[in-house]
Formats: sequence, C-alpha cells, structure tokens
Amino acid sequence: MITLRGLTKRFGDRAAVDGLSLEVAAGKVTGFLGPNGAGKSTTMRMVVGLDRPSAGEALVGGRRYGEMRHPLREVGALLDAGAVHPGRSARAHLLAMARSNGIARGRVEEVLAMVGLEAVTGRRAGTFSLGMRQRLGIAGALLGDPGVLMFDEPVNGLDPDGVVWVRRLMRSLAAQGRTVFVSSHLMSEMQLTADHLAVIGKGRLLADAPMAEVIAAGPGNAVRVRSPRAQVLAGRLAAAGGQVRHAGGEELRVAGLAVERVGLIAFEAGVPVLELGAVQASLEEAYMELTGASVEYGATAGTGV
Ligand SMILES: Nc1ncnc2c1ncn2[C@@H]1O[C@H](COP(=O)(O)OP(=O)(O)OP(=O)(O)O)[C@@H](O)[C@H]1O
Repeated sequence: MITLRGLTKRFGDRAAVDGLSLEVAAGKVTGFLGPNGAGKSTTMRMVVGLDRPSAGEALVGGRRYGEMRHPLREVGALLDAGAVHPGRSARAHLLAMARSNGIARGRVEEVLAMVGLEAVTGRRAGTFSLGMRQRLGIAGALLGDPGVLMFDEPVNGLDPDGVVWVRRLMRSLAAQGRTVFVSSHLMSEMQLTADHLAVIGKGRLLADAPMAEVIAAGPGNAVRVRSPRAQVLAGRLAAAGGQVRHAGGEELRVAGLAVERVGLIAFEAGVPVLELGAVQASLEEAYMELTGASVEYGATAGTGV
C-alpha cells in the first residue's frame, strides 16, 4: 500500500503537489490521472525519495523510502525510461541495480525474459528504441519482486502489441495482490486497465474512486446528432424532455432521450439530420468534465462535448 499524507512539493513559490492525501490499495490497479503539469511525476518521485516533500509524507507499507534497507525489494518504479547509462548493456544495468539491493544475479535473466528482452541482454542501452527502453525500465521495476509498483506512462512509445502486454502485466501484478499505481494520458487504455482512479489537477486531489463510479459521475450515455438546423432541433428536443448541449458547430449532445426518439423528433420537425448515433459513457468524457477547470495548457473554447 502507498500512503500519501498532506504531501506537498513547492518549486519556488509554486506548489506542484498541494496537500495530497491518498491511499493506494493492494490487489488493484490504480490509475493516476491528471492534465500535463498536474503533479503526477513529482508525486511518484517523492514516493521513491527522488524529490523531498516540502511538507507531508509519502509512505510505502507504512515506511519512508529512505528508511528501507533494500528499497527495490519493496517498491519498484518506472519513472523515466531514459535514465539508463547509454553505454551499459541491459544486463549490466540490471546487475548493478541487483547488487546494490542484495538481489540474486539469476533474477536479472528472469526479468529480462519477462519483458521480452532476452535476445538483446548484451546490447548497449543507448542503441535501444523508446519501446525497448520502456521494457528495460519495467524490468528494473520488477527486479526486486516488490509488493508495490509504480509506472509513470508505461505505454509511451510502445506498439499496439506492447500496449496489450503492459495491460496484461499490470492486471496480473494486481491479481497477485500487489499495489499497482500507474499514470497515463491514454484514457481508453486506462479504462481497460485500472480498477480504481486517483485524479489530480494542479497538485490537488479531484477524485479518488472506483473506475465505475468515476464514469457514472460523468456525462453518461448520450445521443450525438448533427444538423444544419441544430438550433431548431435543440428547441424541439428540449421540449420533449431532453437535456441538450451544443457541442460546437452543427452538433448537439442529448441526454435523457433514446436515439430512435431523437430521430423521430427531427423527422417530425422537418429538420435534416446529417449524423445520428449513441455515445457510450466513457472515462474520457468523465475525465474531461472532472479536469476541465484544472487544465493548465490547452485550448479553452469550442471543444466541449
Ligand atoms: N525540478 C523542477 N523544478 C521546477 N519545477 C518543476 C520541477 N519538476 C516539476 N516541476 C513543475 O511541477 C509541476 C508538476 O510537474 P509534474 O511533472 O509532476 O506533472 P505531471 O502531472 O507528471 O505532468 P505530465 O503529465 O506532463 O508528465 C509542473 O508545473 C512542472 O513544471
């Protein structure tokens, strides 16, 4: 389990992480979401002692990282796949990590095989593709067979096979009872991978709930309809009890009416329909609504759903 208590990190007069309290439970994949600059990486770095908190604390299994004799056996992390000496082979890199944490040499070959790098163990890490470096980083996280694992954007640079592999790996680590804490910007992938979500914005907690609850709290199922006479159609749909939102241009999002009903109302009103379809409730839409006010860099108008 990972416990964050009032965790705060200031850089100058700016709080990158701002009084964050959270428990990341064992036996689940917990997705860690938030816009760019929300403080996800900084939070993870504090858990493994790479950044020192300005206030509060981050504990793994009730202890601080600095108090652990063999930290890699308790918490493994993929934080920056580029942080490998380019002149070292994959094997040499992992052997050095193993030695400093009292981990048997044989475990190095084991984790290299687990991540699919067994054919390139002697090759210098500097020649690796981004996907291979991600795999090497994951091997490093798994090296000490820890009960707690953190992955910062693990599918970055991976091809579709690699993405599915990471998803299965996360699920199986959680099924073994481990704590799996993973950040990602890919909402559809996260929806398939995580059981639970912690969402932050500007360093503060916005949501800490099971995936199903986060999605249910979002805009939910809706009907998407596009018409050159969207204004007229919106009036008719509202009169029939629909909650109508203008989604930019000719498009409307309608909640509370079935797709067939929307089609019939348009027909009765003599309004042309260019597109009509159901929109499934998704993490992406729920996330957009949750974080809308916390996005630091981004377009502001005309993107609404
Ligand atoms: N060493 C540093 N010095 C100064 N500011 C920093 C430092 N590290 C991070 N920050 C700032 O802290 C804030 C949080 O950054 P962080 O990388 O933790 O966000 P993130 O949620 O991981 O973002 P992304 O999704 O883009 O990776 C940002 O505004 C960033 O510029």
